[in-house]
Amino acid sequence: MSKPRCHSHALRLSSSSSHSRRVDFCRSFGSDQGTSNHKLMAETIGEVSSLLPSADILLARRVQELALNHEQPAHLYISRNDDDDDEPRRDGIPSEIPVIDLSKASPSDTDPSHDHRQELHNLRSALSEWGCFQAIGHGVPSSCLDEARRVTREFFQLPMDEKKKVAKGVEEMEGYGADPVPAKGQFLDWSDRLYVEVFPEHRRKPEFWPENPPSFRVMLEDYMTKMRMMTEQVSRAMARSLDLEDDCFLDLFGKGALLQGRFNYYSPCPRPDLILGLKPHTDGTSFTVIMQDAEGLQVMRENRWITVPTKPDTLLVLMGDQMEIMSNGIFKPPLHRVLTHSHGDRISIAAFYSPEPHKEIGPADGLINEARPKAYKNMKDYADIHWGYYQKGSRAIHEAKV
Ligand SMILES: O=C(O)CCC(=O)C(=O)O
Ligand SMILES: [Fe+2]
Repeated sequence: MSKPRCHSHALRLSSSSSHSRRVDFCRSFGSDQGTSNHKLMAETIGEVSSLLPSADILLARRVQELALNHEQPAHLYISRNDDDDDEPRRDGIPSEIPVIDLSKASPSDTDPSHDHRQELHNLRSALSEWGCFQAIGHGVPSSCLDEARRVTREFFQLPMDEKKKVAKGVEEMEGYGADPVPAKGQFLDWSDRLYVEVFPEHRRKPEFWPENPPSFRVMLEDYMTKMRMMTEQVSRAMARSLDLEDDCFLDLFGKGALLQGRFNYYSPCPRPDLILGLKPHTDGTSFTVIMQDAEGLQVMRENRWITVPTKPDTLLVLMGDQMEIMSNGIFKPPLHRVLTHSHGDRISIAAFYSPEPHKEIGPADGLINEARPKAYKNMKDYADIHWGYYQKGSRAIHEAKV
């Protein structure tokens, strides 16, 4: 199988039964939350799992079809525990994802104003404490965001035969469908997606770019061009917030940095208490920009899941593992997941921004000193390593540590 590069990789955990999967799942993310109803259900499922359809069979069908036919979700979709939720709210722990005005944080002056310095300080704190922020002042016009939401929704509302014109093969990454079959015993996501490479242009595969709705390709080009401008703006602001040269990260990402689009569709789900739209994971990217049309995305902060609010002109910027490496551990990619809802569907668009394939990356020189020695190796193609671990259900970042 050709290895996909630099997309988001959900962490799914393999083991012999659903119950032990669940226990591993808790341990792996530092949670000691227990099991209850789910345990009973999962044990029952574990006992009969040899009789149940395997992941490759399940993945041959779209979740949207199951939902429209009101079918009961199969065992492998069950990944959530009803007491898998937030820890109780504790005083002094912030619960709102920081908002950063990129027009203020963006390097433009030679004589930085007080507002500019303050916003850079806020950016640095946001990325070291949360690993993400809600971006405003990003320069992407509302009309572009509205059009992207509208056309994406139109695509997913097309008849299945029409969507299947851009269908992927089971083991391929690009196209319409589900991610390739995960390792044995791993959970499946209650979502369908269209995944396409957009920049650099020579990587595009037009066979996966929908011709219907007729405005899809124009929207894709326009939206991702705006995303490219925004990722450069964010990269420069991040560098300046760390007192590095403005282009430091852009140079590390390389001229052939990748921008890939993932258009997610989360169908209504009969058991939101047991099933996730996307299981907890960190992205294998440098960073990811996410737009959503309804709530559902949550990021973990201090062992609590915090819901990302839906604000029409706000985009979530989320660090990926490769930014942890390049920032020498200052920026921390957050664990995130997507909930399902019993009523109503949800659309999101993730723009994955990653270093040029085969380019060596490592901590920026300016971030290595006596107080903070080099904590990550220089390495190439981290995304492939990330993918290998993802398929088996664990994080890869330890592979990068010195
Ligand atoms: O749907 C979302 O909001 C998040 C998507 C995501 O995390 C991903 O595609 O990696
Ligand atoms: Fe993600």
